[in-house]
Amino acid sequence: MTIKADNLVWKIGSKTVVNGVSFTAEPGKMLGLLGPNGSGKTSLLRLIAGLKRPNSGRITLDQADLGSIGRRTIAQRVAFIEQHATTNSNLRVVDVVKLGRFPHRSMFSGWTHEDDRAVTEALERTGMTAKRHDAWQSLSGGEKQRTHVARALAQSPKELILDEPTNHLDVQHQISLLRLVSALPVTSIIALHDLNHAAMFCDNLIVMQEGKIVAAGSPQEVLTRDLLKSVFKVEAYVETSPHHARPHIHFAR
Ligand SMILES: Nc1ncnc2c1ncn2[C@@H]1O[C@H](COP(=O)(O)OP(=O)(O)OP(=O)(O)O)[C@@H](O)[C@H]1O
Repeated sequence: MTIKADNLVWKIGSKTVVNGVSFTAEPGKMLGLLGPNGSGKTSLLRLIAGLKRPNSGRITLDQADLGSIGRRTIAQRVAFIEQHATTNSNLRVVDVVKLGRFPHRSMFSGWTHEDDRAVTEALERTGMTAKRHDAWQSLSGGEKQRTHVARALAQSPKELILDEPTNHLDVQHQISLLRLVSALPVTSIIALHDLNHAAMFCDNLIVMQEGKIVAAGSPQEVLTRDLLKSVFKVEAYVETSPHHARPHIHFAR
């Protein structure tokens, strides 16, 4: 079951930012969250990660109400990579990644082999091993982003929530990140702007517009010419790619 949202509403002042959102993120699958700027994607992800409380509605993790689960338990299983994540600038890359182990450690336990293994593997999977001793402030935007992903992987989460994680990444690293996340045995929810990348890598998609979910289903079901016009305001042609058999969008010039 993992993550389920039921009729979520979140308001700021008189503005309803998330308006009656329901969905289920299937275990082990990658759920893409699409929508134009300002449609409520980040706000929804922050609710799911437990950083904000909804005004009404319910989020459940394996059928337990998120509001009733302790913060430490949430931190042990849900990793969130925020859009504009910042980190204390005095740290080295490996120290940032080690922070991912924090929720798993108690006051009395020292650093374990398991912690070491998780950090080493996370650095390896994100291609950051060679830079593990570099200072955080010496990294490029894309390397910082990959370090944040490594920190989230080191956390060994059951659920991974990512807000536009391919921002700042060159095309090689965009593809390798999406390939990595789609192959992980975790439930992931990922906000993306690149619709072709979403079509290629996500198992299911939900599309938001003005705080509401306006489409949900497989990439084939969701990414139609009509939806691209009505929600994203673009003229486009959708074909099934002969290379990966997923939808491929050609935007009209
Ligand atoms: N803390 C806040 N105070 C005021 N308005 C907010 C706040 N957070 C979100 N909003 C408003 O809620 C709406 C949705 O914002 P949100 O960041 O969730 O959209 P988004 O779909 O993630 O956008 P983008 O694609 O540009 O990242 C926007 O109109 C935004 O201005």
